[in-house]
Amino acid sequence: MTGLTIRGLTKNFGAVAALAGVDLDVPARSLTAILGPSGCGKTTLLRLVAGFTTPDAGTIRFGDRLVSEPHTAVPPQRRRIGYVPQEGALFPHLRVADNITFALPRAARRSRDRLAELLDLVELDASTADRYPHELSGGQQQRVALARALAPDPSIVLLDEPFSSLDANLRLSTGRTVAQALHAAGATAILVTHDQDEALSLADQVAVMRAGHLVQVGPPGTVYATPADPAVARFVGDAVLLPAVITGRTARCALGTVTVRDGSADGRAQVLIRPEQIEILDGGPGVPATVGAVTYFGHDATVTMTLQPDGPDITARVTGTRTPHPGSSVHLTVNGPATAFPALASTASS
Ligand SMILES: Nc1ncnc2c1ncn2[C@@H]1O[C@H](COP(=O)(O)OP(=O)(O)OP(=O)(O)O)[C@@H](O)[C@H]1O
Repeated sequence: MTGLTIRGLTKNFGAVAALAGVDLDVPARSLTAILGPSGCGKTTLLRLVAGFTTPDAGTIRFGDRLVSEPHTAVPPQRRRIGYVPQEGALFPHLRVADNITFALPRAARRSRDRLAELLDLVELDASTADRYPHELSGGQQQRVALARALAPDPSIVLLDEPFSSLDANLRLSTGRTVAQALHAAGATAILVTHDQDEALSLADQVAVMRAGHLVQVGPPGTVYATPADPAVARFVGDAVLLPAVITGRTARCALGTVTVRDGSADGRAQVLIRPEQIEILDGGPGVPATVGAVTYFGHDATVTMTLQPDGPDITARVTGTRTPHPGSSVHLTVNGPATAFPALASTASS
């Protein structure tokens, strides 16, 4: 498999700038998630890589091979793309085996070895080969769709919100199986999603898209811990954002004196603290607060508290076995460093 290099990719639909100069490198044999809200340009990017449409400006290379620029475009069928759409991609009148081997040359279609290898790769039992799509669960159907996409050994695999029709549990387990199968096959893949949990848990690299721009590209842990700006911070997870004053490696804010990451500039700022960084203590050091709402999710819980004496409200995340009682008095401390952003205009001048 080859890597993918995108430079200055631009696509307008009338007055709408669907893509406004996108640069992206997808290393060979890795999975990149394009994460962004509805209408930000994710599908347009995928369609350009597939060759279903041509760019107004910019280039797309598969390895060293230029496949797309405004006046030259390799047609989709000659790009060796594997494509996994949202749902309903399987031929309902063909058995699983025939769906998977559909795009293979006739001789290869008869080989049960390749079929067995592909079923094994997507963790489907060999007995599913003779079933029809309607005899499979939604998650199994999506794994068949991936096996079909991988069958001809494509250069790049494109996955367009492939888990969005599955319920939460199935989404997670199918996502994991699909990511493992892509790694095992050594595939270079792009996964389009608006689901941050999916992007963070499955991808090697997350590319956050907003209004036709990629605003941050990096490993999941980096994007979560050090988002490019407050909007990315909120998009990839729950965020506590507080006005602060930074001096050296510490910031003073409503949650007391907290450590900030290296390189944060002195002066007024906004700090990002993730809810799981906030520790709730019965007493002792820390900022006093009164517990308000507790929302229990089983594995964990969120606790909204009002800092004393006069706010603001802060939401922390704790394990489901350690939830405080609403109305109780607690003290809060912050574990690990906060990430600093420039101060909001109103706090900068105050
Ligand atoms: N063929 C088209 N004609 C006109 N406008 C289009 C066309 N395709 C996309 N757009 C517009 O371009 C922008 C980006 O659309 P795109 O489908 O790429 O977004 P998206 O991030 O994939 O959204 P979603 O998650 O809802 O699928 C949107 O404003 C959309 O309305």
